[in-house]
Amino acid sequence: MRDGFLLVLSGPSGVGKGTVCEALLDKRKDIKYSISATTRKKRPQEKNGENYYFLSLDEFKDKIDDGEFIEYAKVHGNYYGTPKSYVVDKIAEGDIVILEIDVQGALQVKENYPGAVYIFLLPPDMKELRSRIEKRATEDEETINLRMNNAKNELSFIDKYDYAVINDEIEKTVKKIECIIEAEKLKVTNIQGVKL
Ligand SMILES: Nc1nc2c(ncn2[C@@H]2O[C@H](COP(=O)(O)OP(=O)(O)O)[C@@H](O)[C@H]2O)c(=O)[nH]1
Ligand SMILES: Nc1ncnc2c1ncn2[C@@H]1O[C@H](COP(=O)(O)OP(=O)(O)O)[C@@H](O)[C@H]1O
Repeated sequence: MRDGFLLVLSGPSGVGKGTVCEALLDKRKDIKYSISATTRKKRPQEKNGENYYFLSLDEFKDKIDDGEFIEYAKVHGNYYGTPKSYVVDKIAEGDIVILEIDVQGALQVKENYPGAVYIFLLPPDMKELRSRIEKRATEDEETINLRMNNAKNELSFIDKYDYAVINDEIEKTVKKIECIIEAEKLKVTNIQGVKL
């Protein structure tokens, strides 16, 4: 069967990436979440080392120089990056590792990690997207507007992804992503050591 692989999940701010990841992780032991590093300010309910590794700009730049990220990008004015060691270890152990990253990061992964699976999460419509960001109540009006503007640009990269999933109801979304995982495991190009 297929070894571990990377599952890249992107989508505009507020579409539900974090919520979907949490539900997937609760349901399946073979999925691991890659905790990113960021220079963004911690939200009150967030925990360092759980949601993100919150770093200063200098700390982040040192890690770039030391080659510690498999990809990094500036998103909505802050730096975000995926630490390399965790991802490499977990894939070697046969796990599926979710990277919840933006489109710029996804394109970098594509260059260096063939075999990753790319899923773009979509909102039912843009009005619902805004209402989800507002309901989460973690951003001020200016940040929400910046994220809504960036959403349009991010959506224009959808053709770089393998799958597009509309996040209407959370349970349905999780089921669809599990179906994608099962299909990916069965791809002929990924089957190893089949004995008949
Ligand atoms: N390239 C890259 N993007 C990331 C990484 N971690 C998070 N992001 C993206 O950064 C954006 C902002 O994330 P965040 O500040 O948590 O806001 P949210 O999307 O509203 O939850 C989202 O598009 C994330 O997918 C990372 O390690 N690398
Ligand atoms: N399918 C859904 N239907 C309704 N609300 C949702 C759904 N998925 C997520 N949400 C809500 O939308 C808000 C943004 O979700 P979140 O997971 O933080 O998005 P992201 O990580 O993409 O920025 C949260 O308040 C969350 O509870």
